[in-house]
Amino acid sequence: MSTRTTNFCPAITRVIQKSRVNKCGCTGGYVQRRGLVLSGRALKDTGRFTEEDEEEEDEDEFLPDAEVEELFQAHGPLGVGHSHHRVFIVQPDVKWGSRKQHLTTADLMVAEAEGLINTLENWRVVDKIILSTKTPEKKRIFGKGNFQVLSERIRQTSGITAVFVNVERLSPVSERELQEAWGLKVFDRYSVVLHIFRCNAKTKEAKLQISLAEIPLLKSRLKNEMVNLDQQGGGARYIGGSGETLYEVQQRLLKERELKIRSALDKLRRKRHLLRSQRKHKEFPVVSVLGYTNCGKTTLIKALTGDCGLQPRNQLFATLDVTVHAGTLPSRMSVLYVDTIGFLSQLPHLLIDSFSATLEDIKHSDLLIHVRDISHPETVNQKANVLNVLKNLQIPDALMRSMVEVHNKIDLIENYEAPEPSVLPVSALEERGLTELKTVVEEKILNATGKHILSLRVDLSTAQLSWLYREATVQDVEVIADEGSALVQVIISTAVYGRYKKLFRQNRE
Ligand SMILES: Nc1nc2c(ncn2[C@@H]2O[C@H](COP(=O)(O)OP(=O)(O)OP(=O)(O)O)[C@@H](O)[C@H]2O)c(=O)[nH]1
Ligand SMILES: [Mg+2]
Repeated sequence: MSTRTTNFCPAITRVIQKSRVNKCGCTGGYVQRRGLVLSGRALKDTGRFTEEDEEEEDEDEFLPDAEVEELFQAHGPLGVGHSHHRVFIVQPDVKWGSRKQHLTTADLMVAEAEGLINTLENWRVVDKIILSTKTPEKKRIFGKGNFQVLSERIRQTSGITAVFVNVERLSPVSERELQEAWGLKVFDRYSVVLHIFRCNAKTKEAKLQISLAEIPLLKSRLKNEMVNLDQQGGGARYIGGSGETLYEVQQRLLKERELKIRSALDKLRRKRHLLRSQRKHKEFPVVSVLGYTNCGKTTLIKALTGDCGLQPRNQLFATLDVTVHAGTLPSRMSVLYVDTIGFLSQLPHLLIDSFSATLEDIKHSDLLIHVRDISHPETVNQKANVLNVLKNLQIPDALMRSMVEVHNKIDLIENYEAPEPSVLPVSALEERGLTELKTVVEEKILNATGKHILSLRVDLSTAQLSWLYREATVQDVEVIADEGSALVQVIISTAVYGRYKKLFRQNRE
């Protein structure tokens, strides 16, 4: 029996080819089973401390790079040949009904769509159009008249290679119909954002999360291609005595691939969990810095920590990997800032789901900093979006209540004044407002962790000082020469201080 060659999208073709080479290859032992051994690496003197750094230490225990690379490279949803595009943007404008966007306008959405396209190297926007529709859920999105107007405009614009329809997700049928109607590649928000993620992913976890987010896209595209093939009279053939049709083989392989990625991600998450408890054990308070994409999170962390390794970029989704950076607060307390992936309105749910582990870390922080680009025309909408995502993440109430709101990029607004005292105006780029921010962060951290900064007079002839070094965080020791004592500044929890008083029966602050 023949296995006929059909024009599947390249990613799916590679799945099929792989099945022919090694039908059972997907359950192979790429995950080593020696368990996780984490070294007790202390906070580095350089102040830099990233999870990727730690990964290097137990590389072999874990996932070989080549395996992750293979999972990542093989199945891009856009297939090959997307290194350059000249894009026409189509913005459906729903003026009423439940699908109307209340917090934004079509103009602002087009601006964001342009931002997304311009983020991609060698992709350029050629032209754009806003067209009203009452039926965005229809296959062709627009009514007959507007669809004709649109098709005509696309036909007359020279040099277009792709059309970006700025909706969350096009159904595979819509995508195919539009492609056929215009003779051009058609993208939706899901595929463009995924492509940006692909280009920016660096760590294993980000790559695996992206590969996972691509699976539903591959599945539905495959289904659509099969329906198409059936209509031509050939989809349900069995492959060489296997008892499986081509479609079943492909679905099985995708399922196996999904399991393989999930299992790899589980391993990485277990490791993340261990890192988290390690950090807690070392008593470094954790501050997660979050906000809409491009609001300046990385720049702010760089300014707060002086970490030269950080590279802010004027690009959407520049940061896809969680990195942790050490900084110091006014009382010299060490703190870890977590740089997170940026938020985007209407980010497809599947994409959020696959990145949820990255955002999971937020829940376990001692403090959240919400950075806003206050110069952005959509800043109010962006805030609403971030708060909405946080709500879905079920962040503990106390953590939400203590969240610090930072208004960044004030250098772009003349004489900016914060609307309320709780808001901190800063310019991460010009390093303005950082001292005030650090002071607030310290206050809130002490509050959240139930710790106090105390100045204790200790008798140097006893074990007091070494006890404090062991049980609390000693920040400063000033020896009083003639008295055989010292003034010691410590960060100490109420419970530990209680034990200290009981042990040494002294309480001179
Ligand atoms: N004028 C001005 N530009 C800033 C400021 N802070 C950040 N930027 C610029 O904003 C752009 C984005 O900065 P990033 O720090 O990469 O933003 P991010 O929030 O980490 O972005 P993603 O990781 O992509 O979500 C860069 O071009 C920065 O130079 C600021 O205070 N003032
Ligand atoms: Mg960033």
